[in-house]
Amino acid sequence: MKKQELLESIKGGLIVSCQARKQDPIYMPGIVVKMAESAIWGGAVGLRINTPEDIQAVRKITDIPIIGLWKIDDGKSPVFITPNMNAVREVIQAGADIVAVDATNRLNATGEKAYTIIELIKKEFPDITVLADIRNADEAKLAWNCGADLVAPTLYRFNEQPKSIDSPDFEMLAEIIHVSKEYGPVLMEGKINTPEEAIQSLYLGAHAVVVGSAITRPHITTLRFTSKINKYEKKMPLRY
Ligand SMILES: CC(=O)N[C@H](C=O)[C@@H](O)[C@H](O)[C@H](O)COP(=O)(O)O
Repeated sequence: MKKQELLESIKGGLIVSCQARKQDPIYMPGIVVKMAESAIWGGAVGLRINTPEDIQAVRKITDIPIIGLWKIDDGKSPVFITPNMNAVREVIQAGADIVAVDATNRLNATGEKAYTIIELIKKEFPDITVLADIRNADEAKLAWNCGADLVAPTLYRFNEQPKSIDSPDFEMLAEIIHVSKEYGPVLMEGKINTPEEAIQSLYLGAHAVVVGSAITRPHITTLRFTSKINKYEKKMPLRY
């Protein structure tokens, strides 16, 4: 799909992030494909999938746009979403339409600013659509200047003082949309927990909304309830 057509096809819609780690209570082989089928059944316009293996499996069952990424924790750097070109190549090879990368201004494992990967991707894959996962409006500007096609505040809770780590920050979304006006579309992503919050994001000018945990991580959704109603001692994890 051409970039413009791709962006048009997700406009105003819901993208569901379907991810499961082996240590998650919901994990079983094939679960991510089932999550993707459920999302498509429910009307999602796109999917966000982690790991080349799962991207390949989901690609087999659908043509709707896949945002692909590969979370790699090397223990050396906080940059973990598709942090190097090898990971980018694998994600594209597996069939992703959009590649999501950490485009924060944090240092990656080789000591470069994470956002510099956007230029490397554009050089090697000029036609691939790049989604910059960022934390704030300053990082959105850096990502646009490197050639990003889309930005999303996916990593906002990794800011030094996030407003909350389990609910969305609409003020920040508005700021990001403001600085992005002359550049390109902004996806809302990160702790959108209700349909009303998704609608609010679109009213503020988000191009589309990505929802993960509220739909595909029942243990996290349970925790969101129990942490409010009976002060269950398990803490909301920052990293997921
Ligand atoms: C920070 C990070 O690693 N985010 C990940 C990115 O792929 C996913 O674990 C999230 O589920 C996704 O961003 C959607 O967000 P939420 O699950 O809050 O709706």
